[in-house]
Amino acid sequence: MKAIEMIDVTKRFPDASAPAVNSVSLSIDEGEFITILGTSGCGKTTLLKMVNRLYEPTEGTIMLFGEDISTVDKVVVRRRIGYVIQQVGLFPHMTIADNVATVPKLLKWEKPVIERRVDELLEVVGLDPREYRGRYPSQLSGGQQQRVGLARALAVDPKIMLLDEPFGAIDAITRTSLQDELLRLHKDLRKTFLFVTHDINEAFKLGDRVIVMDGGRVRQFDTPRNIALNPADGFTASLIASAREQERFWEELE
Ligand SMILES: Nc1ncnc2c1ncn2[C@@H]1O[C@H](COP(=O)(O)OP(=O)(O)OP(=O)(O)O)[C@@H](O)[C@H]1O
Repeated sequence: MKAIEMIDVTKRFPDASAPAVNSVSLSIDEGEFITILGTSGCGKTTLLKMVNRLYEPTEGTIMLFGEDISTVDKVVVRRRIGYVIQQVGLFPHMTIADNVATVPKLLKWEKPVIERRVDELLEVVGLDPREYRGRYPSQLSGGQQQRVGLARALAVDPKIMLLDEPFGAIDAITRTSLQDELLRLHKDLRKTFLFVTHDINEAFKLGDRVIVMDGGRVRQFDTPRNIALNPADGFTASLIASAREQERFWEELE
């Protein structure tokens, strides 16, 4: 089953000289972990935001599980999709439990069901519910807040998760452990993940397949191995070369 299909999708913002996303066609199978890699301004976030209808394509069609999303109510589309962003966006005056329960409450789930779900989700993201339920976001580290953001996005068990640079503002060590946990989570939950990053190491570590974007276009969409062995063009080759450059830097220090 195709989880996500894009057919000739273009997004033009008013007054912009070039489209932010330019004639993108791609298809993603259910359960894949897809990363979107590219430099600043290449259209990664715009592409992601069209999947949950935060932005509307200027041209083209997006299908989720075979359904054209332009025919589905925006709120319904959004509730079916988990969304995690770098700024987390937790409500500061609400406890962690209430933050995680935001959508289940909107959907008027029974209170005991919500309580159980909150505990289960906090466990899933590695936070002890007894310790963290009653805290406020300001009493958590950045990495812990990001875990809560993840738990909140998972609350109604969405089939698709969109993650926009979720670990962008997190230190290297915490980031590595969050990446490992996200891989474990993906393996356990078998949801379709679409994860935006500008970090090639992160993109290649996490992605079953990687979408390489430049100037609003998809330059290559393949497994990390195939991209590394056969970069499709000069841009992709230069991304790999820059990562290799880092490698050499470390080798020289040893
Ligand atoms: N709401 C908007 N109105 C007008 N132009 C926009 C808007 N959002 C994005 N753009 C433009 O579209 C292009 C793509 O932006 P986008 O945010 O998708 O890039 P990105 O690859 O996610 O970049 P970054 O990694 O820096 O977040 C940029 O040139 C940006 O200036």
